[in-house]
Amino acid sequence: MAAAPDPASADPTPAPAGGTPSPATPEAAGNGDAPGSVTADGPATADRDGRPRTPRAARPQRGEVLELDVASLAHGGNGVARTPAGWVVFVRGGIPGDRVRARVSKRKRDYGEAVVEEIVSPSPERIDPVADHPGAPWQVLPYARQLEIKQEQVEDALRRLGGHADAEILPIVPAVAEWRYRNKLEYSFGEAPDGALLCGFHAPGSWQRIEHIEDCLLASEAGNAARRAVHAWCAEQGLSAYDRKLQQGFLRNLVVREGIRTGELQVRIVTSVGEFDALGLATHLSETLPEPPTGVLWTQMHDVGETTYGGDTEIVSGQAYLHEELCGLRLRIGPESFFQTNTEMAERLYGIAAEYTGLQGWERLFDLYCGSGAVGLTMAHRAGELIGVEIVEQAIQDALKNAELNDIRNARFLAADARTGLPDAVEAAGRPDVLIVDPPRAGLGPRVCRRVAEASPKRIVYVSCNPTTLAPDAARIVEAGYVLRRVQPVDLFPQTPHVECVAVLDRVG
Ligand SMILES: C[S@@+](CC[C@H](N)C(=O)[O-])C[C@H]1O[C@@H](n2cnc3c(N)ncnc32)[C@H](O)[C@@H]1O
Repeated sequence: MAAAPDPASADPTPAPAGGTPSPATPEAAGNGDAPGSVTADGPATADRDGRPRTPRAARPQRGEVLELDVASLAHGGNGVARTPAGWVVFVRGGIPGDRVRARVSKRKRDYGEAVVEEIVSPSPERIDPVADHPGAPWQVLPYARQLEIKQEQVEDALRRLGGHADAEILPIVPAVAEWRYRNKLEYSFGEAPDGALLCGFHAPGSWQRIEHIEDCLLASEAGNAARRAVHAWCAEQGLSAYDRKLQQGFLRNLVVREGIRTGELQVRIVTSVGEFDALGLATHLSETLPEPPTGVLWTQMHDVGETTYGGDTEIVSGQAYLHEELCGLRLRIGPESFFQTNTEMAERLYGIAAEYTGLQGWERLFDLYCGSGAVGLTMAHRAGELIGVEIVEQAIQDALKNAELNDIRNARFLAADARTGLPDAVEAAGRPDVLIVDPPRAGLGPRVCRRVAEASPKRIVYVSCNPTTLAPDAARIVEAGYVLRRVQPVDLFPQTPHVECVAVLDRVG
């Protein structure tokens, strides 16, 4: 199946965190392959590049319901359809072959977005969903088909968006578990029309409406039990949910995090600033859960934005840290530090990255965007020395502790922005022989690509959670004197459109 006609080059779909998806906004949708120059509504105008543009009158209004045939899937996971006038519509909830009625939620000059309200006739590929779960939008496709589409999208991004005609793209590594694979879930509190307290996820496309969940099939049984116990206690106490429109109310989010291999479980409740019997909650959890949580934390947020980062966090009971085991290491993870949310598949991903480094034991290895050190530390024994760079101070503290916990003595870590920290690290430690990058979804961007090429490592291993930013980043690095050899897609997030890749770039000469 072909990917979208002109999918977003800067795919802004949220990171697969906690199943609170926000709308995909394919900024670069364009009308690149819009059919015909004359539409049903009159002659098409053209943009500056001469591409046909749908006239204003033929662009449906926000709130209008359209009947659409979904033709393909865009990067980021939404269906792609066209109105009779050729206007591209990204359809949330549609898969190729569906005929749907969908309400327009966004109207731009070159494209629109719509949310499915009714499936008029289903795609022959569509299967029944096993869970009512907004964080698992691709569960309506068989898992084998999800893998095929991810493979096609990686190839489309690399070949078409990045122009990497010769790079070897290997078949995707499937996930070990198709459900209950997440070690971290972020839930949101809300209120039902009858005033009942809800704890679940944002309804698709809504920043305001929360859908309650009883069994989150991406979380473990223990994680579900923890969420249910917190919800029951908060409801019993008569605590209010935060109203995102009025910006008032108390309970905002619940973060449940687990060390899948250590059996540790952390509960962090995120609220507005106010009074709360947090110790009462911790006691309730200890008394009712089969295993008491390793830590109960309370974060009070001053800002109005929907985020679980920042604010003032206090330890209500137990410890602030969680431990997980990976690639033979025991790792400490702070409440705000990044850690891959699929432990089993993170081990596979890091194993592939380690193999691709080709380390022989003497090299200076840089780990850029190192988080709490997970990637680099799993390879430190194969390198002469390891230098990690990461912007979150707490993650660097974790990385230092993780080196100590695992008796790794050849590692150093620097808390800095990659853009400025890389030249500083080169000055302090010398040029890297091998450099790993593992940036967020936005990728490296032109400036960091330049810095990476200036550092001139013999080999770059790029761990990416977004092929549409990997592709242009790799093109920039190639332009600076490297060759993109190989890309290995890995599926860490079944039932979702997200795909990880490990890419290898070698310096020419
Ligand atoms: C995808 S995570 C990878 C973390 C780590 N490699 C791991 O696997 O656990 C990306 C990391 O980049 C960090 N980060 C984001 N922007 C950064 C920047 N401008 N400079 C350095 N680090 C940054 C984030 O805090 C996060 O820890």
